[in-house]
Amino acid sequence: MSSTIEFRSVTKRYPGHRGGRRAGEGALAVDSFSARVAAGTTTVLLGSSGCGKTTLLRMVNRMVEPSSGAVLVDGDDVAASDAVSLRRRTGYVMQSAGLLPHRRVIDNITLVPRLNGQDRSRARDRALELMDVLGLSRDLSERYPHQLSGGQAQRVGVARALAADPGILLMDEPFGAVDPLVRRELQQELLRVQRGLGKTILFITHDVDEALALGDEIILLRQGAQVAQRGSGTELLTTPADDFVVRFLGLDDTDRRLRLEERAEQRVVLDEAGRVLGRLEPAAPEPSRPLGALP
Ligand SMILES: Nc1ncnc2c1ncn2[C@@H]1O[C@H](COP(=O)(O)OP(=O)(O)OP(=O)(O)O)[C@@H](O)[C@H]1O
Repeated sequence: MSSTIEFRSVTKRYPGHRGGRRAGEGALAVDSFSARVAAGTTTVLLGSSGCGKTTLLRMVNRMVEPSSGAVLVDGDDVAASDAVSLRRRTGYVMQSAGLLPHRRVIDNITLVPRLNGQDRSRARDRALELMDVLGLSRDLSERYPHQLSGGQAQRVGVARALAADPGILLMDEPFGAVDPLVRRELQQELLRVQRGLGKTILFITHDVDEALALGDEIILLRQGAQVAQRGSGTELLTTPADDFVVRFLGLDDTDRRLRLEERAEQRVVLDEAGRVLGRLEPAAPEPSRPLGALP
């Protein structure tokens, strides 16, 4: 199950907010942003700090209400839906993992399914299976969040977000706080999981390499959530819209100098030293794991 998301000319003006591109007018965190996110795809909102990424993401589950415009999920205006049930149907992963500190890992993962009325043993079976899928040893299920590494905590955060089988997964810089090696591992894990599940993922990052690695589509934003360019990683790299895009992607950086190469039917992005930074076309899907089909 996956959902479409549509932003229809959404604008957000926070009370007292002074940043943004129209400082003289009281400033908008998000200024008339429109986009349609196709079901089952990963769309990355890429942009520097304060450009409005989190504000956009939180409009989807009504943690932020737009000042004007609308967000539609599967064609329905989220403003008309009950916020609590909407949030239970929408997975959300934050940079800090956001686990409940006094609950064991297993209880963190089963939290939303239990709130939705699922019985304990079914919720537990599904949680353990999700732990397998995310490369978490089942031994960790009885631990408390403070007994996990940063990477493990993020994996638990993703498992928890997936536990209620949501149509949408909102991910706000989920891998920003872990070291680069673990970050790559988590990205690979997410790609693998996504090939099996086909969720609609809205993923925030300010990291170009992460966006190229994960995004079927990338929306590069300027301040006020103004779209600088939108397209696949290949499109952004090969036909950057303007100097801002060139600079943001580091295409003018002689130390970085990204290039594309065909390898094993995938287009991969390499840096100057030949390190693979990410893929640009999805690999052939693996046989789907029947996660959504647990009895
Ligand atoms: N609750 C709030 N009250 C007032 N201003 C806010 C509030 N939340 C965000 N802003 C402002 O709105 C703008 C957009 O913030 P937002 O958090 O959406 O950006 P972001 O792109 O996610 O940034 P970051 O990458 O740093 O998290 C910023 O200028 C921020 O200061």
